[in-house]
Amino acid sequence: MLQLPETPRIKSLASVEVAYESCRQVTADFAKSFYLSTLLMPVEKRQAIWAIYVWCRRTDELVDSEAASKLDSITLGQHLDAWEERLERLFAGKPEDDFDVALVETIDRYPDLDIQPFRDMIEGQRMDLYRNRYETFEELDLYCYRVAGTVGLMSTVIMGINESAWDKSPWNAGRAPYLPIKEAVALGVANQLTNILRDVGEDARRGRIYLPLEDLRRFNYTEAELFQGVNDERWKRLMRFQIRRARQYFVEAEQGITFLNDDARWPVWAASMTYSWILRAIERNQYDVFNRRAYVSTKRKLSALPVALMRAKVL
Ligand SMILES: CC(C)=CCC/C(C)=C/CC/C(C)=C/CC/C(C)=C/[C@@H]1[C@@H](COP(=O)(O)OP(=O)(O)O)[C@]1(C)CC/C=C(\C)CC/C=C(\C)CCC=C(C)C
Ligand SMILES: Nc1ncnc2c1ncn2[C@@H]1O[C@H](COP(=O)(O)OP(=O)(O)OP(=O)(O)O)[C@@H](O)[C@H]1O
Ligand SMILES: [Mn+2]
Repeated sequence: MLQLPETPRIKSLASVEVAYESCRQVTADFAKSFYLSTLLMPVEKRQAIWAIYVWCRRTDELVDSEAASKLDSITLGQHLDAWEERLERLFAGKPEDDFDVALVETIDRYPDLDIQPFRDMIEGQRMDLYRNRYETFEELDLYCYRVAGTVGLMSTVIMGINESAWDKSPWNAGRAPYLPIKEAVALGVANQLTNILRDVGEDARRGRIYLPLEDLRRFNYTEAELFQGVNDERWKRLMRFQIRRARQYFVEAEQGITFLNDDARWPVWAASMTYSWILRAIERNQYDVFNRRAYVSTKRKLSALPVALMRAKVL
C-alpha cells in the first residue's frame, strides 16, 4: 500500500506517551491537590484529566498571568480568538504542539467529550477582559459556570457513570443512565466561589470585585471599604452569607458523586472535601481575606483520603 510521507510538522511532535508525561508534569507542578486526586484514578482516566488540566491552565494563563498583565485587552481578545480557532482544529484531530497531542488523543479516546464546554471556558476568560464587577449573583453564576462548571462537565465524561448502581435503583427503572451534569457543574461553581472568597484581597489589588454588588449593598458595605480591607461586623455577615451559598453548591455536587464510576468516586470525594475546607480556613481567619490567604495544609488534605474512600464505598 502506498505510504504517504509524514509532514515535517507532525514528525516534530512528541509521541502520545511523552505528551501525557509532559501534561502529568505540569499538573503535578501547578496543582498539587488535583494531581493527588488523579493518582487515585486508573491510568487512562488520569492521563485524560492531565491533558484537560493543561488545556484549562493554558486557557486561564492567556488572560491571567504575568505575561498577560503586560498586554491590552484588545490583544488578549485576539489571543483568545486564535486559541478558540486552535481548539476547533484540536477537535478535528490536528495537534499543534506536544500538549495538544495528549488532548487530541484524549478526544479520540472519549468520543463523548463535547467541544462546547471548552468554548464556554474561553468565553469565561473573555468576560475577565471586559468586566471587573458583577451586579447580581446570576451574572456571577454564569461566569463561574464558564470558567469552572465547564471543568466539571469535561471531567465527568472522562470519569463516566456507574451503570450497575444506576440499574439497581428502582427509581431509574426504564431510564437510560445519564451523567450527573448538574452536580458536576455545581462542584465547579462551588470551587470557583470558594476561590473568589479566598482571593478577595488579591483581586481587589487588581481592581476586581467578583462578589455581587447587590450583596454588598444588602449588607450595607461599600466598594471603597472592600478596597480598604475593612473587616467589621458587616463584612463578616456578608462573608458568612457567601460561605453559606458556596456550601450549598458543595452539598448539591456531593449528591451526584454516587452516580459516578467506582474508580472515580474516591478522588472526587477527596477533591470536594479538601476544597470545601478552604471555607473553614476563611472562618478560622476571622474572615480576613484581605491580608491572609486561607489554605488547607497537605497533611490535612491527606487526612481526607481515608474518609473519602469510605464515602466512596458506602454512599
Ligand atoms: C479531581 C478532578 C477530576 C479534577 C479536574 C482537574 C481539572 C481538569 C482542572 C482544571 C482547572 C483549571 C486550570 C481551570 C482553568 C480556570 C480556573 C483557574 C478555574 C479554577 C480552578 C482553580 O484554579 P487555581 O486556584 O489554581 O487558579 P488560580 O491559582 O486562582 O489561578 C477552579 C476553581 C475551577 C476548578 C473546577 C473543578 C476542579 C471542577 C470539579 C468538578 C468535577 C471534578 C466534577 C465531579 C462530578 C460530580 C458529579 C460532582
Ligand atoms: N481538592 C480539590 N478539589 C477540587 N478542586 C481543587 C482541590 N484542590 C485544589 N483544587 C483546585 O485546584 C486549584 C489548584 O490546586 P492547588 O493544589 O494548586 O491548590 P491552591 O489552593 O490553588 O494552592 P496553590 O495554588 O498555592 O498551590 C485550586 O486552587 C482549586 O481551585
Ligand atoms: Mn493554584
